[in-house]
Amino acid sequence: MKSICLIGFMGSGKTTIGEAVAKKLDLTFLDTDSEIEKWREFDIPTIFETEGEGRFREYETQVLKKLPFQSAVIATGGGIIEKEENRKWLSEHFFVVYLQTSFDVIQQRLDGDEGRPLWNQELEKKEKLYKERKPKYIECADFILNIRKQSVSEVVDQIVSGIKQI
Ligand SMILES: Nc1ncnc2c1ncn2[C@@H]1O[C@H](COP(=O)(O)OP(=O)(O)OP(=O)(O)O)[C@@H](O)[C@H]1O
Ligand SMILES: O=C(O)C1=C[C@@H](O)[C@@H](O)[C@H](O)C1
Repeated sequence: MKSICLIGFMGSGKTTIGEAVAKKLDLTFLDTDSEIEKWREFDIPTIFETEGEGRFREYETQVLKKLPFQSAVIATGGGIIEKEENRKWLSEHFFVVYLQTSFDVIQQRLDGDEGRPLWNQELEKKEKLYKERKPKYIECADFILNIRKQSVSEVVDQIVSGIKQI
């Protein structure tokens, strides 16, 4: 089967949900952020600080292009949809699931989190980023899951039944 790529804003649950879906379907789990960290041997905040966001985005595209097209569940970085090239690649090669979560829920989840460089900025900038990105996630999604109060296991079940219908 086609690999499943989870897309969505920071904190929408891509890593948490992706690991659980992979376990349930007995597929390999991959995370583009972790792949970049393994390859570059630095964590993401350090890459942003020392090399800048532009270089990070280049690494992200290179990692994206090496992901397996079959039999994996992949959590992507929140900004993977920023480049048109990446959106095209995602829609052409994967079953893309958008975890659509409200800004308020994300704020509650990431309150006090310092591991995400683009979350460590003024509220207005984060809200703007959230609004700007939404149509880009929608553009490349095969399946949109509107997450409100569902638990992790409920979201996992929704994805698994969505996949069985394709
Ligand atoms: N459905 C859910 N209900 C409650 N909490 C959740 C749910 N999904 C994820 N979380 C929690 O939200 C936080 C962020 O989740 P996670 O790190 O998986 O998001 P992410 O989309 O991978 O973020 P990023 O793109 O920034 O790496 C975690 O603390 C996780 O436990
Ligand atoms: O939303 C973003 O642009 C990012 C999200 C994280 O997953 C990381 O990929 C990085 O912190 C950038």
